[in-house]
Amino acid sequence: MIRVDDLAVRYGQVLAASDVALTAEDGTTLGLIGPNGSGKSSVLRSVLGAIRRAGGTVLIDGDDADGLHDTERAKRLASVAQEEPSGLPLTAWESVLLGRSVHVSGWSRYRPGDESIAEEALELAGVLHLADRSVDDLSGGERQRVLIARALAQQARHVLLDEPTNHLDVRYQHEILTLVRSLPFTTIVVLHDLNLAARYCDDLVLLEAGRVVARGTPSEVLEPSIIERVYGIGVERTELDGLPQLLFTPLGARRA
Ligand SMILES: Nc1ncnc2c1ncn2[C@@H]1O[C@H](COP(=O)(O)OP(=O)(O)OP(=O)(O)O)[C@@H](O)[C@H]1O
Repeated sequence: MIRVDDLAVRYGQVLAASDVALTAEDGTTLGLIGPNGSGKSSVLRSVLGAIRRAGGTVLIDGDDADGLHDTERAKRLASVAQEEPSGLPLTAWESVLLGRSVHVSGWSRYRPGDESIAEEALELAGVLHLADRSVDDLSGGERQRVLIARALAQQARHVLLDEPTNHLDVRYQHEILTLVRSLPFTTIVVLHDLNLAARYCDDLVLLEAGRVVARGTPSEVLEPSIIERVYGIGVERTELDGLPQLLFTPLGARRA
């Protein structure tokens, strides 16, 4: 379980997040949504420990994240961030094997067990056939899958994803989130697409100007009146497969 209380993030004079509280229960998917600049990435990155918090607490499986050594934190939390081609000459296999490095102590070499775990991870993410390809030569969707395989190889219980569907075509968007949801992770995912959030998240936290303005199930949070106010766009809500789905209209453009 990941629990955040009273989180504050500051960049100089900019207060990017304040009083943020959220809980991601084991095995569930929590979506962070909100307009551009509302603080989603800042919250995610502070849970990951990639940026310093200005205040608040982050508990990972009940333990204060500040008290966890980097290696212990990496054993519990994996990150799938937007990754452009890195320029490093890594194959998908090597990239996924890197996920094992948190389990290798000091100058030790990978063990045979690490290689079989990496292979299983590639298979589970559906990219074993890409093992020998250079990561930089893969498509955005293929690269995302390799990153998810690396998170699997890391054998962390929790995974944090920042806009994993960015740049992906509509089929890959659904494929990636279906894959993530099918894996036994506790997931916190930043999503811009509210309809994907509705379909693939158990719970949502809606941020506005660094503060939580709504939390709950997708049905509770994706209320047209809330979304219209926060995003400044006309919203009509419908349902697909029993889940809320939103249609958007520029304000003032509604037909009578
Ligand atoms: N490194 C930084 N230095 C200064 N200000 C920053 C920095 N990173 C983010 N900010 C500011 O903090 C606020 C929150 O940014 P953040 O990236 O967390 O929002 P976001 O919701 O993830 O945005 P987006 O949807 O556009 O990716 C914004 O006002 C942003 O300009």
